[in-house]
Amino acid sequence: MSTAHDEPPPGTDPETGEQLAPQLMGIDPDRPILEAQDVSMRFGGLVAVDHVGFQARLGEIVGLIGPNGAGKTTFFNCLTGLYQPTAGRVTFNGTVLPPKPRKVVQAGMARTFQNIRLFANMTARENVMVGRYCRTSAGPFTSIIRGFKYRREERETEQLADQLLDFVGIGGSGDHLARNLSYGDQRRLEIARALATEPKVLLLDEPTAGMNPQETRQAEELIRRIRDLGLAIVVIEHDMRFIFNLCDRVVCLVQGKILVEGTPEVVQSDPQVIEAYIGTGPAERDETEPAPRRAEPDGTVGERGTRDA
Ligand SMILES: Nc1ncnc2c1ncn2[C@@H]1O[C@H](COP(=O)(O)OP(=O)(O)OP(=O)(O)O)[C@@H](O)[C@H]1O
Repeated sequence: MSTAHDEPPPGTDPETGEQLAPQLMGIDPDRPILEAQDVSMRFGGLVAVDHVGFQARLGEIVGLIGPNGAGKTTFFNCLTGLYQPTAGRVTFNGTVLPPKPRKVVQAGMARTFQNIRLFANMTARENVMVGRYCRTSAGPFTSIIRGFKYRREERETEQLADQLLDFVGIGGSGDHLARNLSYGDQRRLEIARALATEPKVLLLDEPTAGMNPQETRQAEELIRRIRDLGLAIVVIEHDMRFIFNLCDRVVCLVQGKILVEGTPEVVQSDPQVIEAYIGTGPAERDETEPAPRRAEPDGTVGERGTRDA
């Protein structure tokens, strides 16, 4: 008979007794951390996402591919609560989250966007610190009077920001304005800011768009290191070589529906996938050329605020 004495202390693995990584505490390892059940999204008469089921588990990288207009970004927006699906439901650790970006981030989901959304006139360190504020607790009054708690949290936030900049490989750029960083480094900075929110799931929308082949390989290596921390990663990308090298599982969407899903080997050799891409370009892109850069409508790298912080 088990007694209270036999119970493993909270935060430890019941099998081994080892301390669990913080991001795994409170997570049921037997269920997908992120799940979409029969999700559809309509814009008037257009069905952008059509009865899609999807799962992501901690410690795996799932790729989402499909030709232009397949519904990838719309589906991403449904997963992250930016859109409320017109049918079906999305659960995070078994719970439907409220459609409020801050609540979604606090629950443990962070994302980056197709078009880089940094605070261009803030330093790299400050951009990461902004991401962290959803986890700090000093209230408005403490912040105004800059009390002890505020100053201590601010110091810790700064230290964490520097560690994250190191982790993503731009440790020497903390004092540089975001707009002065190279395009590849801005993408790394976006990832550092997303990590500052302590996510369990990280969603990356075209993380290598605009990168040269060397930057793309570095991004691949960085995403693997993040997966190895125990996070679930969902990534949209047009660069097929990148996706098939990186992902544990790949889901191919066409016209809002799942065409094929499986291991990279299964998906890349599927005749339907090959056909879906014929003539659309991305699968045939010259790897020696950087992918086309997407700009903000105003032509900048984004003065706008972030929805993931
Ligand atoms: N806010 C919106 N209002 C109306 N239609 C939309 C909206 N957002 C997307 N769509 C339409 O939904 C379909 C899917 O678009 P979506 O951007 O999700 O595709 P995608 O696979 O991400 O494409 P890309 O690879 O080009 O980014 C397209 O036909 C698009 O025009």
